[in-house]
Amino acid sequence: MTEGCFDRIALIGIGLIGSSIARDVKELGLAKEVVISTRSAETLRRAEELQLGTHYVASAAAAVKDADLVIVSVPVGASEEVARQISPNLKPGVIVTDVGSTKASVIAQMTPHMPQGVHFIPGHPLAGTEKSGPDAGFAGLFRGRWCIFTPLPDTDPQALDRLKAFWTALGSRIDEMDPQHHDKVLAIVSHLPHIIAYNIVGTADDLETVTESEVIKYSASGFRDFTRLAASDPTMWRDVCLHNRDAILEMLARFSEDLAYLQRAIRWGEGDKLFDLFTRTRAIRRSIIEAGQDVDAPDFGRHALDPKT
Ligand SMILES: NC(=O)C1=CN([C@@H]2O[C@H](COP(=O)(O)OP(=O)(O)OC[C@H]3O[C@@H](n4cnc5c(N)ncnc54)[C@H](O)[C@@H]3O)[C@@H](O)[C@H]2O)C=CC1
Ligand SMILES: O=C(O)C(=O)Cc1ccc(O)cc1
Repeated sequence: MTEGCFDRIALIGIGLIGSSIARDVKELGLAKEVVISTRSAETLRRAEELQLGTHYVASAAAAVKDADLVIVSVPVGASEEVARQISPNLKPGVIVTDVGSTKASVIAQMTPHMPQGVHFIPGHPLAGTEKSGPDAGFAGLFRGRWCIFTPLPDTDPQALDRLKAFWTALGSRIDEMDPQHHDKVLAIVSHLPHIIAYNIVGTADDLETVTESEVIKYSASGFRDFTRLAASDPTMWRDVCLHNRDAILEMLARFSEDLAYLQRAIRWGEGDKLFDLFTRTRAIRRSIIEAGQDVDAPDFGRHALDPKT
């Protein structure tokens, strides 16, 4: 079989991430059959209207029958429920993976339900938007973006290679990490920025002296960037906060300390402290751009599917 291809892929959850995977699989011809299941009948109907798969099934348990790759793309808090549902129908040798934004909790929720002979390999594509649902997905979302795997100690290397080949076919760059380390890294680079965005937009919304219409009318681009993140799916982000609690609280504590330092420097007119920090952070932005990690750059991901690069 061609690298990255499977006979039958089951997609459990068909929102932004699940439907983007479905679109890529269809466009790249990575599976003969794509069976889709999701919790709500309305979303399943929409997936069928959009022709995202080849089969549409109400129950997750029925969807995974005979599948050789199962991708769970649901809010992380629903991982155990899905694992429990699909467990009896997983065929020996099947690869089960997920796309959840937190890893230790998903592993704790799903591993106990994985029968012997099933290869459960947790994963996380670092690609997305503030939108949700099957209409929000698009082909090429994962191109040039990292996909991090957090394999378990007994993960079969061949199954891991097959899954890596699948994500490579989608254009992703592959990395591996310990789940706890993943959760710490993501707490600072993804979870905290979202929490800060929810908070600053909430603060603006609560102000008595500045009206909501003024916030909307005069919002500078910095504030607008926060509103994009703060428009992200409430269920997904509630679950991320509850399921990466310790790492997020650790990073929030550090953040609050550093904010207090900044607050003090502003109060006491310590311009040199402000200038030094702002100079240091400017260098981080430059490093991101130099490392080719600027996802807003017009040519970002251009080389991902080019075999010559
Ligand atoms: N949105 C983003 O930018 C990214 C999200 N992720 C992760 O991907 C996962 C899915 O996120 P999105 O696709 O953005 O969410 P979404 O809200 O667009 O889609 C979620 C899907 O899961 C289904 N679902 C919810 N509960 C379910 C259950 N108990 N059983 C079966 N289906 C259920 C919904 O019907 C929907 O089809 C989450 O774990 C999230 O942390 C990962 C990378 C980026
Ligand atoms: O929309 C954005 O800027 C994101 O950061 C998307 C995103 C959200 C959650 C993830 O686990 C990975 C990527």
